[in-house]
Amino acid sequence: MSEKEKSVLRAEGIDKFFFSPNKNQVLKQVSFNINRGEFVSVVGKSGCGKSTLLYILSTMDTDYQGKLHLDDELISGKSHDYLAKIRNQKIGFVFQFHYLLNEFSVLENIMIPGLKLGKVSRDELEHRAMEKLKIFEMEEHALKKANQLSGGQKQRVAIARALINDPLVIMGDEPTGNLDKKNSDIVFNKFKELAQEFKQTMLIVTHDPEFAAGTDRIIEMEDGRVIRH
Ligand SMILES: Nc1ncnc2c1ncn2[C@@H]1O[C@H](COP(=O)(O)OP(=O)(O)OP(=O)(O)O)[C@@H](O)[C@H]1O
Repeated sequence: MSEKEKSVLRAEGIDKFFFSPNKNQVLKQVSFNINRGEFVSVVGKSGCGKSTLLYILSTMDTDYQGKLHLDDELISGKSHDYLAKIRNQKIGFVFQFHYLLNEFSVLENIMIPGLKLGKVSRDELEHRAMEKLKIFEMEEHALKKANQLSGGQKQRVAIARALINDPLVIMGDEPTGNLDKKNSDIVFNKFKELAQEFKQTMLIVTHDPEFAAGTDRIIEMEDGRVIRH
């Protein structure tokens, strides 16, 4: 099997129920596979289960039925501590809201997930954080506080932060959802560059049809089911 065909994320028959206010099955036999280097979007109407699915795929929600493999390892049923470790090592997150810490500099914000993982020295992390900032043409802003940036700049920093531990996969929940068209295009182009130049595997939930059309593959959901992948 070539590197490119290696599975990064594989879902097999995922079912998810909520029990409050009523019993409600929000994911129904969700199955798909994502290989190394693929840039995949997840689309579907509001309420079809996209965020619920992402929460499961990112190992944060463990209350589901079915099997989940990350990097060809079966991770369903593993302990919360083990999953937290795997998550820090292998998954980078980008959300609709950037969640940068305003009291820290841009550079420090990017370093935080690396400090948490504790695998490399602070100097090395700082060097890496600068490298990531360069990808996003943000190096001149390194020492600014996060609240001194525009919305689009903050989101670029949030993606740089997601890259600090060289994750196997980046998962995003509406990363352009809070941006105007111009900034949304800039952020999309950066995702595209990560896919093309760095072969970064990415799974991004989006409402934006233009964003989805620019990805390698679309997973479409309807009422808790995958109807295209
Ligand atoms: N904590 C919860 N308890 C009960 N029901 C929930 C909970 N979270 C989500 N749901 C329900 O699960 C279904 C799927 O929600 P989810 O947020 O995954 O949809 P979505 O496709 O991400 O929607 P959107 O595009 O609006 O973000 C919805 O019917 C929602 O009301």
